[in-house]
Amino acid sequence: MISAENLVPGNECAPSSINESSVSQIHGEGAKTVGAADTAHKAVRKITCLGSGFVGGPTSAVTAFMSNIDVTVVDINSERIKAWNSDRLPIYEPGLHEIVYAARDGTYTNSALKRNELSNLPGRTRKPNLHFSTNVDKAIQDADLIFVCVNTPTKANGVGKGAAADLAFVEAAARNIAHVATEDKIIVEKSTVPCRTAHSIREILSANAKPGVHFDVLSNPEFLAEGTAVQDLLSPDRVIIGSEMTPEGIQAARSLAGVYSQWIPTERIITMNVWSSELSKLAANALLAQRISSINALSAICEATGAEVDEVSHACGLDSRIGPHMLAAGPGFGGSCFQKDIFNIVYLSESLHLYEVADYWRGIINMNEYQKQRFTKRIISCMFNNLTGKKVAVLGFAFKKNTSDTRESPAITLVSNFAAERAQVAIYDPKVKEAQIWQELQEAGGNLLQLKKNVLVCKSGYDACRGADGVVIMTGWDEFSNKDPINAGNLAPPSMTSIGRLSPITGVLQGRAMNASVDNCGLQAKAQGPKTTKDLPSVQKKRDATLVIRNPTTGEVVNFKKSSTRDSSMVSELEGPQIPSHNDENAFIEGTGRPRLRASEVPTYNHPRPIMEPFPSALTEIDNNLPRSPGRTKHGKQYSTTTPGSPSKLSSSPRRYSFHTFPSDKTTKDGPSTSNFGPEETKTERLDWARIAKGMRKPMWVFDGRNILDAAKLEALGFRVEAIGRASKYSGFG
Ligand SMILES: NC(=O)c1ccc[n+]([C@@H]2O[C@H](COP(=O)([O-])OP(=O)(O)OC[C@H]3O[C@@H](n4cnc5c(N)ncnc54)[C@H](O)[C@@H]3O)[C@@H](O)[C@H]2O)c1
Ligand SMILES: O=c1ccn([C@@H]2O[C@H](COP(=O)(O)OP(=O)(O)O[C@H]3O[C@H](CO)[C@@H](O)[C@H](O)[C@H]3O)[C@@H](O)[C@H]2O)c(=O)[nH]1
Repeated sequence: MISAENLVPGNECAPSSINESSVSQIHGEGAKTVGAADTAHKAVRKITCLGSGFVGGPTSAVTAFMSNIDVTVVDINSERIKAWNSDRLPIYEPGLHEIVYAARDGTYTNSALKRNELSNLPGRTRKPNLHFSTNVDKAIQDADLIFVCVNTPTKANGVGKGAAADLAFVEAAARNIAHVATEDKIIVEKSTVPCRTAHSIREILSANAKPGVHFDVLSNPEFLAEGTAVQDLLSPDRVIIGSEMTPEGIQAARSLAGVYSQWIPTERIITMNVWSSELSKLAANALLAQRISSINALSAICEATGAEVDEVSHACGLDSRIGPHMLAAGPGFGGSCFQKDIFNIVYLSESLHLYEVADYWRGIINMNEYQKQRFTKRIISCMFNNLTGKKVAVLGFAFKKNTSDTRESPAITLVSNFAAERAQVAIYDPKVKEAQIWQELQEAGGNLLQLKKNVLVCKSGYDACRGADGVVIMTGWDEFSNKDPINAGNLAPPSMTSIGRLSPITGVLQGRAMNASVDNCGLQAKAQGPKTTKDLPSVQKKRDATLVIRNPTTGEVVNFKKSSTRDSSMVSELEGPQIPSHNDENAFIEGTGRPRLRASEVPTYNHPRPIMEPFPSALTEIDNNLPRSPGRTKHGKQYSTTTPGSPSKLSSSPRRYSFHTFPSDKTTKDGPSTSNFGPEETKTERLDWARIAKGMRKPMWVFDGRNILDAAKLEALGFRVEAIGRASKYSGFG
C-alpha cells in the first residue's frame, strides 16, 4: 500500500504512464506485477453518480465544486431529484447549499444576499458543472466514471435477515449500467458493502456487458459523517481506492486518484487491494462504535464508583495513542451506519465460521442496547420506581445533534420504554418533524392509537417541560445546554480545565482555561487561554495543517484549515477574522490548538480561474445558515414495500425511497417548503432552565444523557440532576 503520490504523477489529471515497478509499488510488495504495455490512464471528464442521498448528493456536489469535471447525479426517486434541482435541497448539511448553488447554477448565496441578486453581479458566477436528473440511462451512457452511491440496508427478510447487507440496489444498479453502456466505464463502489462485493459487481457487469465493452470496478468507500459531510469531503483524513492488480485496474485507480487529487493532497489518497478497501470501511465503523461502547461500559463503572466518565474520557484521550475522539459517553450510539455495519461484520464472521470473532463484534451492539436500557432503569429508579401517570419530557429525538436524522436513535428506545411504563411522554426536538417521530415509534413496535394516548410531540422545550416530573436529555443540542459556552463540546469535559475547574455555582472558569470556546447556538463565546499558536502543545500544532489545494487543470488554488476534529460541537464563531490565512494566529481556537472550523473549513478563492469566473468567499457564512434538517426513511425499511425491479423499471419506480421529511405535512405552520432545506437561517435560543423550573412538578428531575448540563447550576435552581457516567445522588429505590 502506498500513497497516491506515485499514482498521480505531478498531481495531473492528464493521461500518463506507469511501469511494472509502479504497479508493484501501488499494491505493495505482495502485489503481482503485470505487463505495462499500455498503461496510460484515462482522464475523467464526466462523472455520473447513481443515488442522490446523503452520500451521493454531497459527494457529487463537492466533486463538481472542486474540479472542472462534469458531474451528473441521478436517482430513481424523482422527488429527490426535483428537490436537488430546487432552491430547497432534500438534505441538510452545513455548507451544502452554498456548494450546490455554485456548482449547479454557477451562483453562490449567503444569508445576507439573495441568490438572484448575486447572480446578476459581474464576476460572481462560474460555469455550472453539477446536474441532477432522473434520466439514469443517459447519464450512464455519457459518463467516463460512475459512482455507485445507492443504499445498502440490513436485510429484512430471508437468509441473513437482520444482519446481512441487502445488495439488491447495488445489483440493480450494476445490471442497469451493463444494460445501457456501449463504451468502457470505470465503476466506483462508494456504497458500504460486504467484503468481496466488487467481485459480484464485476461478474454481473461482464455477464451482461454489450460486446466489446469493458468495465473496471473500484472500491472507494465513503467515510463522511452526517452533519460534517461537506467538511469531511473537502478535507478527508484519507481516500481509499481499492483496485484489481491488473494494468486496467491500476489505470482505473489512477483515473480516480486523478479526480480526488484536484483538491485532496495525494499523500492522503491511498490505494490497496479491493477486498482490503471494502473491509476497511466496515472496520472503521466497527472501531469507532467500539470506542463508544467502551466508554459507555466505563460509564457504568463510573456511576458505581464515583468516578466521572468525562474526566476519565478526557484523561484517556490525552494519550496520543488513544486520542480524544469518539469517547463521549451517552445513551448509546445511533445513526444508520454503526449498527448496520457491525452486523455486517458479525454476519461475515459467522459465514466464515469465526464465531468468537462474531461474538466479539456483537458485544459492541449488546453494550449499546445495555446502555439504553440501563439509562431507562436509572430514570425509573430515581422517580420512585413508578412512571405511571407522570410526565416525562424528552428533549431531543435525533440520533445526534446537528441532524434531524432519527434512524436508530436511542430516543426511540427510551420513549417506547417510558410509554410502556404508562408515563405521559412529551417530546421536543428542534429539527425533527412530528410525523417522523410517530413513524419511528411505530416501526419500533408501537401502536399509533395507543402511543398517542401516552406521547405528545411538542413545539418547544417549554411546552414539553411544562408540568413535567422529569426531563431527559437525549440529544446534545446546544440549545438544551446551560453550560457556559466555553465549556461546551464533547472533547472538553465540563468540569475540567488543564489547571482550573468550573465554579460549581457560577459555571465560570477558575484558573487557566484550556478549553475550546464553543457556541453553536448564537451565543458569543469568550475566548481564554493561549493566544498564539506557538503557545499550543506541539501535538496540537501538528494537527493543524493548512491545506493548499491546487487544481492542476485550472491552476486555481484554495486554502482551508484541516479540521483536527470531526466534532461539529467544536465549531466556533469566535470574534476575529472569518477566513484565517496560513499564518493567522487567530485561525485557532484559543487554548485548544484546533482551527476554527466553520468559517475556515471552506475553500476561499485565491487565483483567477481560467474557465470559471471567481466566486467570492461567501462560504464564510455557511454555518450561520442552519435550515431545518431532513430525516429519511430507515435503510432497513426503505425497500420493504417492493423489491427492486429490472433496470427498465427502475427509473419510474414509485417505491418508498423518500425521505421521512418529504412528508404530507404541508399544513404545518412552516408550510410546504419546510420539507426541504434552503439557506435560510434558523437560530435557536438556549432554554431558560429557571423558566422550566417554575413550571415543573416537585421533585424536579433532570436526566442528562449527553453530559451537556452544568449540574451545579441546575441544582441551584432546585433540580435533582442525574447524568450518564456520574454516580447517582438520588436513586436507591431500584
Ligand atoms: N449516510 C451516511 O452518513 C453514510 C456515510 C458513508 C457511507 N454511507 C453508505 O453509502 C450508501 C448510501 O447511503 P445514503 O445515506 O446516501 O443512502 P440514501 O438512502 O440516503 O440514498 C440512496 C439513494 O440511492 C437511490 N437509488 C437506489 N437505487 C438506485 C439506482 N439503481 N439508481 C439510482 N439511484 C438509486 C435511492 O433512491 C436513494 O435516493 C450506503 O451504502 C451507506 O451505508 C452512508
Ligand atoms: O463520542 C461519541 C461520538 C458519537 N457518539 C454517537 O455515535 C453515533 C454516530 O455518530 P457519528 O459517527 O458522529 O455519525 P454518523 O453520521 O453515524 O457517522 C458514522 O457513520 C458513517 C456512515 O458509515 C461513517 O461514514 C462515519 O465515518 C462514521 O462516523 C451518534 O449517535 C452519536 O451520538 C457518541 O455517543 N459518542
